[in-house]
Amino acid sequence: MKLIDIIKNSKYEVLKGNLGMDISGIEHDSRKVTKGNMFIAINGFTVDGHNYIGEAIEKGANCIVVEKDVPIVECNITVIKVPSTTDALAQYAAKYYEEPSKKIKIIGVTGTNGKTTTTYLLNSIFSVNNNKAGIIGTLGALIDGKLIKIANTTPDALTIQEHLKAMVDSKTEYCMMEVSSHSLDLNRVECIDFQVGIFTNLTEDHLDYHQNMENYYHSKLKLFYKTNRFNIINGDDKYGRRLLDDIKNSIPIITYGLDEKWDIYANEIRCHGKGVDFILNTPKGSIPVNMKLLGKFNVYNALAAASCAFQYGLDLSTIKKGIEALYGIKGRFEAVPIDKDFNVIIDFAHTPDGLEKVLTTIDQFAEGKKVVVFGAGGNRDRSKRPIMGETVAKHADLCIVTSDNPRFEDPDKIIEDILIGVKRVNGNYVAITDRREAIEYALRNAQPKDIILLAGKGHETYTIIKDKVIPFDEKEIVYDILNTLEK
Ligand SMILES: CC(=O)N[C@H]1[C@@H](OP(=O)(O)OP(=O)(O)OC[C@H]2O[C@@H](n3ccc(=O)[nH]c3=O)[C@H](O)[C@@H]2O)O[C@H](CO)[C@@H](O)[C@@H]1O[C@H](C)C(=O)N[C@@H](C)C(=O)N[C@H](CCC(=O)O)C(=O)O
Ligand SMILES: Nc1ncnc2c1ncn2[C@@H]1O[C@H](COP(=O)(O)OP(=O)(O)OP(=O)(O)O)[C@@H](O)[C@H]1O
Ligand SMILES: N[C@H](CCC[C@H](N)C(=O)O)C(=O)O
Ligand SMILES: [Mg+2]
Repeated sequence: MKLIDIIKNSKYEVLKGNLGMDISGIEHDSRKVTKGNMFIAINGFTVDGHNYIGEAIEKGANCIVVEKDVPIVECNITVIKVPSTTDALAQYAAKYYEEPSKKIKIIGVTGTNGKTTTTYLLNSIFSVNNNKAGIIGTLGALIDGKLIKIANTTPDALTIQEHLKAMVDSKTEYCMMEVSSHSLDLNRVECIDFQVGIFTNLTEDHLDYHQNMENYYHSKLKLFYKTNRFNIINGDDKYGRRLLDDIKNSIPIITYGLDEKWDIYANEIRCHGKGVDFILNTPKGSIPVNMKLLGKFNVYNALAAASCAFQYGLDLSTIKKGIEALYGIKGRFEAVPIDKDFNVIIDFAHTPDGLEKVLTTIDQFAEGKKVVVFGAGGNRDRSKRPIMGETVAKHADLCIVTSDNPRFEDPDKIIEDILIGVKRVNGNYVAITDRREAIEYALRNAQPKDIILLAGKGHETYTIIKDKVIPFDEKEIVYDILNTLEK
């Protein structure tokens, strides 16, 4: 594509070179630059991309986009200065990939918990309706049925546009995108035409980044001004109700919850060991649903997905079939198949509310002891740690407090933070820093009918220690330990 076609209609100043050249691709990471690329220098949290311009040029970049004055002497290089390279990345990527978000129905899902689950429920509903759908989120980018790894729940603007383009090329009709508060705050989702915004809930998390719930809430609010068709809000959530007051635009808002005052609601809820039965009520009638996902909290996720599908005009029986067709999501309340008289469940709960919801669900059918192996991520919200400890200690017979992606923090210090909460309610605990040893302790001491919950890592098959990503597949580890114990 011609450089001028990428940058026209944006604010820029040409510091050097001409605009007639062809651009073979856009990059913000010098390590990935290839011949003829435009390199956009981003000043990040760790390093400044402006320091990697030399490397980008060596690798063949012919156009450099900056927001600072950086001397560039090399010949045949065009240098463009813009007010914000982060914004330019979003704008130029959208242009380069031919504005894919205008050619696909994009549904943004935001909230502290339930985003991934809601996107997969919607995927199942669209699939029953024979609509091709894709996903961008925590589990990766699901494009044309293939799951591609991505670094973040909501990746950088360039990656999003690239994936949207691939979805358009594969004739995908809908894209469900998890929209994290970080992405809204860091302008990763600029230049994307969202048709729909879904709000699941807002509870304590990410306060390392946002500092307080107010800032966190205001980041989430931004999504509902980016949408052009309708917004869907959980009316039972305190912050959801606040959104109902705060969102001031002309598109319809559909509310959902467990109260009949909401547009879409569930009642006659019956939770059991194989799922949840409920009646789905809409302005166009009601239908019984036998959901296979466990826990009352998943009724909320189902309602979020159902509200969206309903507003798109899908009929109730399709919505019902779609919800019922989803048997599980990797690392979300996933029972590990083992031939034992106790149960092991892997779940991604890594917030106080997520833990509360999962443990309340376990309380409903647990016959033996509840043992929870959990930690908290390093270089992440510290204030949630004692609350997580207290929440688990209130439900569990034994808390096995351990590590969960310590990153650059001392894992024992993180454990101490969690134990403040555990001790506050006189919880029964052991602290075992090494997560594999912690799991082994749980398995070795398991009694008939016990439920062992491995919380926090869910689908993750790695552990992050400093900047190293080390293989750590909890399911494999469970099998491995059980094999060793049997010998
Ligand atoms: C705090 C944060 O969000 N950081 C994100 C940010 O990293 P950063 O600012 O540190 O980037 P940097 O390393 O300083 O690099 C700056 C620039 O120099 C470039 N560079 C860097 C090195 C080099 O050799 N050459 C080069 O050109 C980089 O490509 C980049 O453009 O930009 C990176 C690239 O886009 C992201 O991967 C990274 O996410 C990190 C991994 C992260 O952990 N983010 C978390 C906090 C996050 O975003 N989480 C949310 C919420 C999750 C949820 O609750 O679901 C998410 O959406 O994932
Ligand atoms: N509606 C909900 N309310 C509270 N907790 C939930 C809800 N849905 C799921 N959870 C809990 O949160 C965990 C993560 O669920 P899910 O992956 O759907 O959320 P997410 O919002 O995508 O999380 P992340 O921010 O990490 O991407 C689940 O494993 C479960 O423990
Ligand atoms: N997307 C979340 C996942 C956290 C999962 C947990 N395993 C951790 O590392 O804290 C985050 O980046 O905060
Ligand atoms: Mg997610």
